[in-house]
Amino acid sequence: MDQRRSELDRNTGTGTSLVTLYGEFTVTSNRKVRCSVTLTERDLVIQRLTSAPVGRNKVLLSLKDCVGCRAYRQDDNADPAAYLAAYFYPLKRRWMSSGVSRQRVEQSFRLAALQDPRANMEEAEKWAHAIRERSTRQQNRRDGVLMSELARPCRMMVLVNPQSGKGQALTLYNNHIQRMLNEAGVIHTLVITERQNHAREMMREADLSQWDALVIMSGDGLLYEVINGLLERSDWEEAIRTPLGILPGGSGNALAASIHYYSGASPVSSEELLVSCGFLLCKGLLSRMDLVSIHLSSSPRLFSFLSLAWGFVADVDIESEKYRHVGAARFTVGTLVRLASLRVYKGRLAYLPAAKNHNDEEDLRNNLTAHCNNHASSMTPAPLLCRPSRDSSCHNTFHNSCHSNNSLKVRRMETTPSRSASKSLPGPPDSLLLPLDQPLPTNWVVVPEEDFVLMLAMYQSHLAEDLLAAPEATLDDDVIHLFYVRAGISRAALLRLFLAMEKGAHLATNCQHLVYTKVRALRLEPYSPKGIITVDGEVVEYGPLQAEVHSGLSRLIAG
Ligand SMILES: Nc1ncnc2c1ncn2[C@@H]1O[C@H](COP(=O)(O)OP(=O)(O)OP(=O)(O)O)[C@@H](O)[C@H]1O
Repeated sequence: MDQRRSELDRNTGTGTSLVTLYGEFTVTSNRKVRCSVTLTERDLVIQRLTSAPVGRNKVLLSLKDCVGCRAYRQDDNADPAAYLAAYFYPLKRRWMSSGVSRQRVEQSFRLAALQDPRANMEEAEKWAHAIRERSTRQQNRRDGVLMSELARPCRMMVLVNPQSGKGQALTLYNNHIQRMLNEAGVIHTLVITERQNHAREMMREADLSQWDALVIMSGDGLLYEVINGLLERSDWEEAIRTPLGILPGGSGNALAASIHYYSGASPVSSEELLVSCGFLLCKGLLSRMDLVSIHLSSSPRLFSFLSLAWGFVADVDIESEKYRHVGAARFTVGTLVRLASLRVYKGRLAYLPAAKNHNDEEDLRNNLTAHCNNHASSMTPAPLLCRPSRDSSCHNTFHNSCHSNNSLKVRRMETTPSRSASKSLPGPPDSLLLPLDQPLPTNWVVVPEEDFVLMLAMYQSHLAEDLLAAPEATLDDDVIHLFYVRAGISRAALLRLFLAMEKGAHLATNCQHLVYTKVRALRLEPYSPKGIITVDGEVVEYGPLQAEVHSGLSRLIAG
């Protein structure tokens, strides 16, 4: 057998990876087919024991792609055999396409070396345990925590909005997710949302000790409800630490597309995106996710995980609702329709630039007071522009007003309605914002233009499944990726921008009207009396608003 092991190692290319278990079993579907099964630290290698050449009869599956493994007996008491089933979702080339996507592979074996059913079952359980343990060890953890280390077995509440997207979320759950979660040994309860705000109300009241994770299968709107519901609780600090999961069931599915993108896999859509996100959910790697608090002029503060939009993007998002039957393509259709009636949105936009590193940030905070009475332009960092040389002029026209009070900290404590309001409202306090009706702090940049085509603040990479708006974004980079397009852009140039955005190439188009900068907070004061502002794709009160990023406030099961 030793000779066979080393031969296998050579043949499989596992090289130095240690053979930890070896056995010879029959395959479950055909008892006449025997195979040798080798478990190394990294792979499961299955080789049919026939006289045919080795390559054709050998399967090598990486344990990185394994979501679970189980040992079981069949109902037949006369059968002493135990069974072993392992579930993999490796990346495979798509039929007739150059892309790859995760596709399900099940390997199951019959173990009947002994007459004693218990002994066979013990052997099968030993294998199942070893496969599960090694596939957990193969996770590329970076800074993440594994769900399996927090809770075992893991209990998830899966919230499905049956109306989301094309109205197929429940079917998609039945066809893919239920099975995947069972394969991963995740105990889950399906909750079907009945109406708008149902999830939000549930989150306010839920006994969260019952759940190790809350999974949303819908568009982004349902997650928005869940996050805001959690942050409305008096125990919000604990509640918002509940691990969240996202499965695409809507037509936009921006967060689902973002976590797929962060996993490094090539772009996919529809059911392939669902399988990818289901895989990431089963693997259970937990990461922190930034949230952004948003103050509106009269509505209570709310929290956002994805985007804030005004102008063209917000209009397209809302106007394209009527095309949701075409799925993700609704944004393309909506963009074309809106382009025909392209308009200018008037308003004032200002932001607090993100410090390039931690020391810069300390300096920014420490120097707020010292700089307050200076001319503001002297301390304003330049935004990252598509054409930096051309746009550097905008900082000369900076027109912030300054407070005479020389301690910003004291001023905030005394006068910030948002802060005093947030004392009574749950959720973390905002440390960068002054009240909306007060002038901006001096270290903010005011955009000199007042005519815009759009303003888009992103905190994750994707605006929709096929719109990679902020390619540099990561889950918890503590940054708002702010884009705006100045008025004067032609329809053709704007269309080119959105077409390029499908691949995240819009920043490379050298569009002189597009500005991109990373910020920690922003304020928007639309001048036009009517319009649309969206937060995570949901319409919010139209009027002045401001926003601040809260680093890693929530936790998301992502890759
Ligand atoms: N059973 C239901 N009937 C009607 N609306 C519901 C139901 N359950 C949830 N909702 C509401 O539907 C709204 C839209 O949900 P969501 O954004 O998740 O899906 P979607 O709009 O189809 O997705 P996308 O934004 O990607 O197009 C949410 O505000 C949610 O409150």
